[in-house]
Amino acid sequence: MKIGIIGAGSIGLLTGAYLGKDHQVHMFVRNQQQKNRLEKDGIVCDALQNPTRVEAHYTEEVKAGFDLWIITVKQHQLEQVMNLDFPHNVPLLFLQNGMGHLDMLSRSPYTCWVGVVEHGALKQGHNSVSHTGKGNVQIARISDEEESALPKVVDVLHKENFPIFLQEDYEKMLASKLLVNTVINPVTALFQLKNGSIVNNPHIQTIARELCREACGILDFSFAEEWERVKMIAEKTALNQSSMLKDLIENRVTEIDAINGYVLRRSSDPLPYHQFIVHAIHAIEHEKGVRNYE
Ligand SMILES: NC(=O)C1=CN([C@@H]2O[C@H](COP(=O)(O)OP(=O)(O)OC[C@H]3O[C@@H](n4cnc5c(N)ncnc54)[C@H](OP(=O)(O)O)[C@@H]3O)[C@@H](O)[C@H]2O)C=CC1
Ligand SMILES: CC(C)(CO)C(=O)C(=O)O
Repeated sequence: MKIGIIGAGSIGLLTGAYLGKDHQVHMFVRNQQQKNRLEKDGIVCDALQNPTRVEAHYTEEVKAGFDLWIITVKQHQLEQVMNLDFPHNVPLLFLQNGMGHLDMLSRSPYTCWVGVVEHGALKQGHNSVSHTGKGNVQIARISDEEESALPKVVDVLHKENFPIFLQEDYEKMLASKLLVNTVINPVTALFQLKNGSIVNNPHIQTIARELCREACGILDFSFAEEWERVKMIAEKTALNQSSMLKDLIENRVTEIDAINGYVLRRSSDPLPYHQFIVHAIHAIEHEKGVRNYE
């Protein structure tokens, strides 16, 4: 397949590195140095033996001739990407955490698919990425499509070392990942601690449990089951820095509005733990001077 990837950050580089072994991958970026580096040296991923050859372009050069577009920018960067002139007959696959993008995608004229990424990835340089946690990618369509190409695309893209699965229920798929992110991400970002703090520090655990309880009420999940799942993931990823903590450490705006903010927007009742944590993360972003969305 000929695949265009918009956004060569951690997930864009990881996806490009794996898919580029079997497909023709073109990375679309907004930085000249990154474009040159990708063209010259390909993508270097620490879990793969050789660099993956890719082509690189500026984002504005989006054009016809591709079979699939994969969008790997952060939630708050999506609006700009949606203004690009994608051909209308080619599916766009969105790989973002959170559910804040669903409204925008349902209004768009394109065939949109959404995915959740259960890998850990960390961009190390313009063309290099560390595969910090091996998992999978799950993809679902968000609207009825006559003769959807999705099952075939999943089949063609799936690889043993980069598994890709089809899901039928996009809301459940995204909500299930969102729930974990509403708990682990803001708490670890606020206290500047690794994911294990959710299970190791009883005071942090109390805050995390209440966030989980509030989110389960809104997302219609069983609190007892989901709290066990959140703790299990925190234990499994105990030594990881959550993506929200990484954003703050690297002085970037976080995805708090698309994660906990989304839960708040869906609720007609006050959610005190969510309200507090959203203000707390905004306050840190404000102090860092990064709360000016692109
Ligand atoms: N990293 C991880 O382990 C995981 C991430 N996710 C989710 O995946 C999504 C992407 O995350 P991640 O890869 O970590 O984020 P990054 O910030 O590493 O990457 C986003 C990239 O998008 C680029 N970008 C933004 N706007 C544009 C534009 N208009 N044109 C071209 N490029 C653009 C940025 O470019 P520039 O460098 O120029 O700013 C940046 O390189 C997020 O929703 C995240 O929550 C999900 C699971 C795991
Ligand atoms: C599951 C978790 C919390 C792993 O760090 C994650 O998805 C993230 O950091 O965004």
